Amino acid sequence: MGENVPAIANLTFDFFTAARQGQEEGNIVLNRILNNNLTCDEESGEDKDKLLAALCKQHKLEFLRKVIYAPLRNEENFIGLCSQIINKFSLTDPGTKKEILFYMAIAPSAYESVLQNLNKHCHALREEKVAIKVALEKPFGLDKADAESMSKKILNLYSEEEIYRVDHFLGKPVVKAILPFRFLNPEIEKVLDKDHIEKVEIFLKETISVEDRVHLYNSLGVLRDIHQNHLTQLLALVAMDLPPDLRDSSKVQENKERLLHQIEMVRRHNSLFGQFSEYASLVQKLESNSTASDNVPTFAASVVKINSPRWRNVPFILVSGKLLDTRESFIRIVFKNNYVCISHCENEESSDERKYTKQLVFHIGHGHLRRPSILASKSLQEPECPNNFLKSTDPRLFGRSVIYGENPKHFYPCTVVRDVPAYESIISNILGGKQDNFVSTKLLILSWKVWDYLVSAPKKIRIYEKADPNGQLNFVVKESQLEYIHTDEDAEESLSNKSVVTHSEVMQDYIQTPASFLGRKLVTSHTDHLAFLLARDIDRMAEIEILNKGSFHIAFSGGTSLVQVFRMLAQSFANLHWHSVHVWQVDERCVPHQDERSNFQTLDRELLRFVDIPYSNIHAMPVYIGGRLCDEELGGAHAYADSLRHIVPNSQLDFIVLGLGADGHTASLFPSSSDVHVDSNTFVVTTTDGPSDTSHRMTLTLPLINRAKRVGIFVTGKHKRDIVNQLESSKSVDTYPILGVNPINGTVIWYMDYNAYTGGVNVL
Ligand SMILES: O=C1O[C@H](COP(=O)(O)O)[C@@H](O)[C@H](O)[C@H]1O
Repeated sequence: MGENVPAIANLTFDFFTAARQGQEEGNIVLNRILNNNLTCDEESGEDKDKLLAALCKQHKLEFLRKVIYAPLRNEENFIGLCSQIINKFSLTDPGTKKEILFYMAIAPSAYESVLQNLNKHCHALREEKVAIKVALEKPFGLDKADAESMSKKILNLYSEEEIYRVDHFLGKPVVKAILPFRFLNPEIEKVLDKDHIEKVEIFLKETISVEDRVHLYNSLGVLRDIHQNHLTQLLALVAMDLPPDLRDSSKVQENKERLLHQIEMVRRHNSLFGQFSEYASLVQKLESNSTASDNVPTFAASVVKINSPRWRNVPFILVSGKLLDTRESFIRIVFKNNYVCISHCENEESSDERKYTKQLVFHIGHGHLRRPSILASKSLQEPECPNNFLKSTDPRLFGRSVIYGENPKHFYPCTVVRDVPAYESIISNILGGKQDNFVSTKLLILSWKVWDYLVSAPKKIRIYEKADPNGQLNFVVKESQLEYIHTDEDAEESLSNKSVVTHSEVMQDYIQTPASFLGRKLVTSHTDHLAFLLARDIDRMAEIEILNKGSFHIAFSGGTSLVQVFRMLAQSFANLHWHSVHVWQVDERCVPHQDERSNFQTLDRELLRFVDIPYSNIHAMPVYIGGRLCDEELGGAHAYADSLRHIVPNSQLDFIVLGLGADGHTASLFPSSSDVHVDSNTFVVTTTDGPSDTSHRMTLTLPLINRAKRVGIFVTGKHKRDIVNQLESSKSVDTYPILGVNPINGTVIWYMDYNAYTGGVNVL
């Protein structure tokens, strides 16, 4: 078995297998192992391999002699299984090392109950001083929160050291050789950084479909199936800093963790999605009870950025898909090339290597190469090959071309000597306790952080034909953005003879009643959901604005209703690119920030402190200067207006969130106040008096509010029902300042909960 063969060969194994199936079905599966030649005869053809095949058969027989199958359906079954295991250990010599591996190749939804039962009924193993290991197969959660809660439950039963989360890619020979290769080749390692690297492609292309696992796949899609785990692990291995000693497992994990920390969360504009054209009908055929989710891509490409001095701005392009033209997985590191060829550029025999794309390719499997290999362009230094790899110039080792039609002649190859199957290596590593080849809880959560937003964000999905014959999935990378080369129309036309499934657009419609309010869009829902809808709209608009102009400017009112929206943004939208968000205030009471009436205090307590917003992007109203409150002489309102003019492009806020007072006021513009008619040139921000003498305030005025791109008015509670009614029958801005909200080139959306809109009767 793999690299630990000698150690493991000396161990004595017993195998207890268990599943929900009955005894007979279990025995049938075991017999199939003996009679299935696949794993033994794969390499037949040469005498040496025939010998291996015979050996393999012998191993299978030995395995079958030692294996016991028992159905595992209820607590009694667990008691029975555990007592058999404990008996076996009690019979072993006291001097022998005792170890048990519980290998869970089961649905993750069953982990908790199975592990609980094993922990409870096999507890005597701990008294017998048996070392326990638990191997788990992915998917480890459907999103970050799910992964966290799953891990917490498991860690209540078994310790971090006892858990081995398997990512089988980490068992593939080329993947295992990435760090040793980098370590052995300091001259190449030296140039793996932003100054020398143009881009890194990490690809896992497949030709298979999802027939045999459509049920699971329909809840995953390619992002959860491949990107969050396999591709992110590969990215970590090529981009992490090397520890001084590769044998130091904890240092390896630590450096990997640091790298994952530095990856920026992936968003929709960094990504492209596709779904093969038969996917929906396949789901319908095989899963009569479910329909294909609109949000399940079978192809995805994302550009991932690492925010570190070493890798800043280098695009890491992660791609995977089903039913593509070839099966191939590789990491291709492409070096910058500033060489310009003028003459004899087509001359293949030219010795000038500079004109070829300089690259380092970790060819993990399949494709045209006959064997998994590591290939370095000849224009790089000739590399040292890691253990289990040999330098080879034998052209038979290559297929037609290396990658993208590159000529094999231009590479130094390190070719694998023994292509150890990934699972063989994984099991050896569990038995050898090599923790750094597994996904620790920290690494799991960090890698989820990268993908958490994208997996559940609504996606625009392009339908593609099997093997993508017209290259409709080909794309270009523009900074942090990916764009299909063919337009959506082209892509649809090429599918026009097929039955095309329609897919949701990025901006889905609001969940709303058919009504509008005062001629503006109206969104109604229960209060919690309404807060979610407003927060989601803010998130969506922020993403678009940041994409278009690099920043998003939002102003929030004070008051208690918005607390729910702040909490929603903090809890569910913390992943928004807060670095590019500027937060302004619509109005503020003339009190110090420590005063509990301060709007800023609420905004900070409920939102700002929970998100990654730079201090310089927070624009609190200057109501307290030099110990004086809203002193006109100190010009706080003017200063705020100036900041807005200088910082907000065109003084146009992207989003303003207003409230509505039961008296019809909004911002701090109260009924009958002259402030509703201020001169737009002088008073875009002003100080004003509230309803009682003591409540002096600072507020944005209508000319500024009406420059905004979007205004959302958030109204909740039964006590607002009357004012909502009154607004429908009045046009007077003096009586109801809210009626002065009419953005010149922007939109207004009313967000009203059922209590405010109907007085408590649900609207269907
Ligand atoms: O884990 C998974 O990986 C396989 C691809 O692995 P390979 O070793 O055959 O390259 C993929 O087909 C499957 O969807 C995914 O769950």
